[in-house]
Amino acid sequence: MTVIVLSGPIGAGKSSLTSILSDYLGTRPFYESVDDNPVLPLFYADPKKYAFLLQVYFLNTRFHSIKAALSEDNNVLDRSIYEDALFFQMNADIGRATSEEVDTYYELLHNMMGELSRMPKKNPDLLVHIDVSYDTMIKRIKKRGRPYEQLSYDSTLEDYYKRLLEYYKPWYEKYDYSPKMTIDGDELDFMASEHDRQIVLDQITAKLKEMGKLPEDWDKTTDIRIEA
Ligand SMILES: Nc1ncnc2c1ncn2[C@@H]1O[C@H](COP(=O)(O)OP(=O)(O)OP(=O)(O)O)[C@@H](O)[C@H]1O
Ligand SMILES: Nc1nc(=O)c2ncn([C@H]3C[C@H](O)[C@@H](CO)O3)c2[nH]1
Repeated sequence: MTVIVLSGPIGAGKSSLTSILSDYLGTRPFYESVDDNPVLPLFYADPKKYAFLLQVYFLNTRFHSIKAALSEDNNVLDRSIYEDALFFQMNADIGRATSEEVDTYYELLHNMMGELSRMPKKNPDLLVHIDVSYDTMIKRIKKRGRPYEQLSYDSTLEDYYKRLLEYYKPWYEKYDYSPKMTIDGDELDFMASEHDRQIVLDQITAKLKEMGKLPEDWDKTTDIRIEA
């Protein structure tokens, strides 16, 4: 039984890989709240006003998801609570939160992490990080087409996305809640290429086997077809 959390910048392919991986392993996916998120469009329209509210919204949904995932112990999560502070800290660093909001946020996060540390299963089993360059990130954001994420929507988005990428390297190096691994999201087109999809799945299952989370002879031969 495994809990896998995915991480990576906007448009890296986390939702897509969550779907592929949960199908492959026969586990339950948890998706980030995007289309049903009432605060996200408000945030992109006025980031300074809504950064704190959006973060509390995401933190709350991520807390629910990780608690359920750790209880069920058979899940894949598309972005998790472990990545939450990366976003908020970055927004705070560019002046989108007051010091009171920052203090309140970290107290809330600390309380929530304390709750998790008292659960029978305290941590995920594996973090799968999808690494992408700025160019790939922008290509995917365009392909997906959410209006408020497009560079043409707001001239400051280019700087926001570049800055976000810079925060991921130290975040990944510091992450120590579970074993971790990186997928090369620039090279491996796991949406369009079946060959690349199998490489990604092989990399993840090899890691799970190495950790003793899958039997050595585990072999899934099901044909997986994912809508791009
Ligand atoms: N490896 C890939 N190769 C080609 N296209 C991809 C790949 N991964 C994702 N895509 C496409 O890029 C877009 C973004 O993917 P997805 O929604 O999975 O990203 P995400 O990491 O979940 O984004 P977000 O952080 O915004 O939630 C989608 O249109 C998807 O089909
Ligand atoms: N400010 C902020 N904090 C978060 O924790 C966070 N998580 C995701 N997002 C934004 C990125 C994509 O546009 C969209 C989908 O990932 O939502 C966030 N924005």
